[in-house]
Amino acid sequence: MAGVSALIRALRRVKTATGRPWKQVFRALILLIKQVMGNPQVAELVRFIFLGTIVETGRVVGAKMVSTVNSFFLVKASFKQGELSYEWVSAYIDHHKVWNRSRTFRVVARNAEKVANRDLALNGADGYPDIIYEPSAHEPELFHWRRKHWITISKDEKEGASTLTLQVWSRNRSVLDEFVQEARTFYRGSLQPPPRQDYDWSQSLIVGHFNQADFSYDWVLDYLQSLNVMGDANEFTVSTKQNDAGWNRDHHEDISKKQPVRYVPSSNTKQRLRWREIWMQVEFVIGYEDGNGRTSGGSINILLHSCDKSILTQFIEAARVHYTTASISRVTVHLTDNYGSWARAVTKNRRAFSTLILPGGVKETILEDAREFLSSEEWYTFAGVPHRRGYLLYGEPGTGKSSTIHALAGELGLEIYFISLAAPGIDDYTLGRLIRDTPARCILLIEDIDCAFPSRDEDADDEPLLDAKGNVIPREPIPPRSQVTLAGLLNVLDSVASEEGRLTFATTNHIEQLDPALIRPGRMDVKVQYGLATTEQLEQMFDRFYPYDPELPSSSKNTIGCYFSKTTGERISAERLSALAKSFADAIPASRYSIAQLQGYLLTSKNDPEGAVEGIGGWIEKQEKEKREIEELKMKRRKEAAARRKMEVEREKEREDSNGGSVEETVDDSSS
Ligand SMILES: Nc1ncnc2c1ncn2[C@@H]1O[C@H](COP(=O)(O)OP(=O)(O)OP(=O)(O)O)[C@@H](O)[C@H]1O
Repeated sequence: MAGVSALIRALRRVKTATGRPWKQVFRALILLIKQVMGNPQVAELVRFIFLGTIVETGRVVGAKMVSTVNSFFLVKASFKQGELSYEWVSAYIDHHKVWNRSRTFRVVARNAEKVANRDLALNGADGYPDIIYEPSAHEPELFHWRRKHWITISKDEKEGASTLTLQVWSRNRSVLDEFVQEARTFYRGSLQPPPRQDYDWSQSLIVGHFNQADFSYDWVLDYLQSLNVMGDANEFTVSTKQNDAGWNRDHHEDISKKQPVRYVPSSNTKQRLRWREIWMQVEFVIGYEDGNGRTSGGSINILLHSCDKSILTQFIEAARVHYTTASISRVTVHLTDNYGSWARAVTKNRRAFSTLILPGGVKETILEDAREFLSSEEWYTFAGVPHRRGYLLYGEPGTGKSSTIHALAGELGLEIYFISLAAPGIDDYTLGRLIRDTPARCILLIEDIDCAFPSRDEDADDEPLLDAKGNVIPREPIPPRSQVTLAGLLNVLDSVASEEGRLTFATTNHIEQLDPALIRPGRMDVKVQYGLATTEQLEQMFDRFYPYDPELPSSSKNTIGCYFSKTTGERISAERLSALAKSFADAIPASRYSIAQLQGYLLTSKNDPEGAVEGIGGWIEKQEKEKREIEELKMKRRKEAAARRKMEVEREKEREDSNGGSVEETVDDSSS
């Protein structure tokens, strides 16, 4: 109202200014408008603006009505890529071929076998990547779900991530609930692998990390190998090192005839496999290689498409059981790396205890003792005695010390944890850590234990060396080859970690160099001497190399158990083989050669027992000649060393003689 009265006041002022009443001005204005509207072009323009206004208003009102109807009759949901729910719906609508009627595609090259919606693939079947039509952002598709509900599905792509939008034509949200529920169930039961993912996007799946330094890594690796997890892989590092953490791809291949090749999964390779109805993603992280060609620091990461923690427990248990069962025919040896940690384990075929050739009753005694020890934990606890047992196997090289421990491990079903005291990186600290990291009930094998102690120069002259005054000059001992000290070693053997049913085996070729504290009972309870082959052992060895198999037909040539005489061409009988064994043993001087040496000789006549006996004389001669030559060489070195020392002593004497006066002077000075 204030505005109208202001306008009247303004027109009155106009009247005053023009000298005419304001009504006349108004009439003049209408006249002017009529004249303008009389122009046809102007009239057309006004009509156009009027119509446009009506149409626009109609459109806005219509859109408003549609949106009102939409919100009234439609239920809308969106699914963002990166969410598990997106994968459910995406896999479900792919399965229902919703996009097949689409007109907008992105064409890519992929392996058709790995594509979810295979109808969108043009498979060349020639081993080359196939042509794949990938649905891209496009017009909404109408999906007649269960032939009952209409759902409009559209896909939008922004910054590389897609969003699926579903509009369910229903007043009720329950249709959407059912749809998503069904998509989830479909995805869960689908045999199509879920996409690889870098992390658990939902923060609710179960993830397990297995580090190479832990024993569970070996269980899991072994189990995954049996599940053929690499079946889906297409990225490998190929290795001919058989102890690498991969596997021979073709298990049926006769690898004995070829150089076997191992397929090691490339670092960060992610594989999917279905385990007990659950999809899991396996990621291999390859460690770094140390100076000895062993890898460490690797891991296996497993992401289970489940929120149930017990699935991970079940998986680990299945892996452990598989590993233990498979180990029955194998012996696992754990080795250390250069940093004093347990690196990867190697497995060897089990060595039958019967193949050990030792003087009567020795191996049986060791086995019996170890079995008794393992089964009497309660007694040890009751008596308050630490449950540990130490064995020292000592003697000449190649006499079967290591072989005994390997055969025993197989027989008792224990794993070997091998430590060489001379290995780089092994000192008191790392030794202690290694022992702490070994499981209960295992064999701890410390090889060449003598290298932790000073030794004497074997080439040195045996004659005592005298100084200028005729006193014996004590020989400088050679410093130990190991960084481990006696105190460190004793600590480890006495440690609490060694009281968990552990069998400690130590081997040495030089028992005389060991400190008595180390080999006293309680640390080394059983000491077994390994000597050079006796006549009894030689005969046993021959029998083991040339067994007689009465079951074999005489036609089977060059087979274990059936041999032919090179002179008569006849099959060699069991009696003749026994006689040959006796001749073989008699021909060799007792306690002169190691089993390893004779094994080397017998390997040269594998299927020829007569040849082995015939050739043994020549072999012994050769060995003796070599021994003599080595002895002569040693003698020569000793003499040279002795001459050098003599010269040094004489020079010293001369120096002292020439300085004689001044020495006395110095002595006098000091006394005054
Ligand atoms: N008593 C034995 N019984 C069966 N095989 C043996 C025996 N002694 C040696 N051998 C054979 O000789 C080879 C070397 O044996 P092994 O390594 O056990 O000897 P070692 O005493 O541990 O030697 P070193 O002291 O040098 O370590 C192996 O191939 C093994 O089969």
